[in-house]
Amino acid sequence: NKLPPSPTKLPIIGNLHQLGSLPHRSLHKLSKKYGPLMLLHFGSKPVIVASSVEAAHDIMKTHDLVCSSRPKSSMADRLFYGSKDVGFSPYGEYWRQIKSIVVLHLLSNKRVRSYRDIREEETSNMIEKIRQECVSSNSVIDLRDHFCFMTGNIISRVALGRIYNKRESGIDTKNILAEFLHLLGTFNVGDFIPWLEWVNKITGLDTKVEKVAKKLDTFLESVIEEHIIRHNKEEYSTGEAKDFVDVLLEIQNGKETGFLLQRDSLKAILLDIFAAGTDTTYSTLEWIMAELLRHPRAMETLQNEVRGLAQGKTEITEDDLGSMHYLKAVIKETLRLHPPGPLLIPRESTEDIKLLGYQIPAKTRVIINAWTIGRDPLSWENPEDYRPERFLNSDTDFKGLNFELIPFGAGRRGCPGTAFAVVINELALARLMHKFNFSLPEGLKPEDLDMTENNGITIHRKSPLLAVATPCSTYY
Ligand code: HEM
Repeated sequence: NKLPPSPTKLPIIGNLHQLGSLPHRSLHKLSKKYGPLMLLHFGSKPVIVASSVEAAHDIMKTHDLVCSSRPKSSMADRLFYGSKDVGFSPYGEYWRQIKSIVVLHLLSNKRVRSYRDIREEETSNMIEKIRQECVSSNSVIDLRDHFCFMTGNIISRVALGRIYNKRESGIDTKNILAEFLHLLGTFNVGDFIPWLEWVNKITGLDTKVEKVAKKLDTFLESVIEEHIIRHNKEEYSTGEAKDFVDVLLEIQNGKETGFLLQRDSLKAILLDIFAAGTDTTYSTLEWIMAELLRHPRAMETLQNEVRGLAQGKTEITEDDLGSMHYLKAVIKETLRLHPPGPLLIPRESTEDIKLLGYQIPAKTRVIINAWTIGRDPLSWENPEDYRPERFLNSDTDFKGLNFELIPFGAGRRGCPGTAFAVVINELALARLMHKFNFSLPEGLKPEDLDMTENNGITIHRKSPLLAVATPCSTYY
C-alpha cells in the first residue's frame, strides 16, 4: 500500500497553507521536491497532484473511467442548480446524457460552423472599434476590454440569441456574470473542513451566493420565456442558425435524445457555457497578444504570414485560416505557457487504483498540473522560451492525444468547447494582425512587460494589456 510522497501537513488544514495565491506555481515548486505524483491533504480531504506527462496519461487515458468524476463543490451546487451542469456534475448516467447533448448538439463542428457569421461580425466590430479609438484619441488601447467585449458578445449571441445589456433588458448581465465567475473561483473552506462551514455565514459569502444565484435565475427564466413565446409565434427558417436556447428547448421533450431535459438542467447547461467559455477564450487572446508584444520577431513573422495570405483582400475570413500555420503555432505556444485553467478542473477517483506504482484510494481528489507539464524539460526544449516555431512541422496538438500539451484537458472530461474557442481566437488574431501594427506604450521595453498572473478560476494577466495600435493603411 505504497502512497505517493507527501509534504508535511498541519493539523486541521493539512497542506492548504502551501497553496498560496497561485496554486499552480506553488504545486509546481512542491513537485520539484516530491516528484510527479504527490499526495496532499486539503483540510481532511486527500488530493493527488500529477505533474508529469506519464502521470497525466495514466489518469486521463489508462484510468480515465475511474478518474472521471468531480469532487463535490458546494459553490457549484448552489450556482448550478445542484451541479446539474456538465463541468461539475459527478460521473454517471446524467452527466453522460448532458455531455452528449453539449458535444453533439451545441458544440459539434457543424454547429460551430453555423455561427461563422456571428464570429465574423463581432470580430469586425471589434476591429472597427479599435480603429476608431486609435484615430480619435491616438492613445493607448486597453486590449483586454476589447477582447472581453467581443467574446462576451459572441457567446451571448450564440447561446442566448442576442446581446443582453443593461440598456435594453434592464439587467446588467456583464456584471452578474462577472460576479458569478468570481464566486465560482472563491475558495470555500467548508468543502475541505466541513465543521468550518459556518464561517461562510459570518463572512457574508452565503448571502452573496444566494443573491447572485437568484439574479441569474431570474435572467435565464426571462431569456427562456422570450424564446418560448417566439417559438409559439413563428417558424424558424431552415437556414437560420439556432441559438443554444432554441436547440435545448427542442431537445427538452426528449424526442431527439430519448432524454427529458428538466428546466434546471437547461439553465445549468447555459450557465456552463458562460462559466467555461467566456473568460478562458478572451484570456487566451490577451496572453497571445502579450507574448507577441514581448517577442516582436514572432509578431513580425505572424504579420508576414497573415498579410501574405490575405493579399488583395480587404477582410480575412474563416476560409483563410486553414493555411495560417504560424498563427496556429502561436496559439499552441501561448496555451503551452499560459493554460487559462492551469490545474484543469479537479477530478475524483471512484475506485482504488494504482498510479505510477502508488496506491490511490477511491474518493481521492485528482489535480493535473497542466502548467507544469507544459514546461517540463523532458518534453520541451528550453521550455521557458517563447518559440512558436517548435510547433511547425510537428503533429503535437491540444486535442487530448498529446499529454504534454493539455490546456483543454483530455479523455471523457476533456473540454467540449475547444473548436469553438480556437476559431474565435484564430479569426480575431488574424484580423488584428492584418489591420494593425502593434507596439508597447512609449517607454516600455518588451522585456519589461509585466506578465504577473491574477488568481481566480481562470488565470488572467494581473493588469489589463495596454498597447498602441496603428491602423495599417495598406490594408484598410
Ligand atoms: C481557450 C478556451 C478554453 C480552455 C482553455 C478550456 C479549458 C477547459 C478545461 C481545462 C476543462 C476541464 C478538462 C478536464 O477536466 O479534463 C474544460 C471543461 C469544459 N469546457 Fe472548456 N475551455 C475553453 C473554452 C470553452 C468553451 C468556449 C466552452 C463552451 C462554449 C467550454 C466548455 C467546457 C465544458 C462544458 C467543460 C466541462 C466538461 C466536462 O466536465 O465533461 N470550454 N475546459
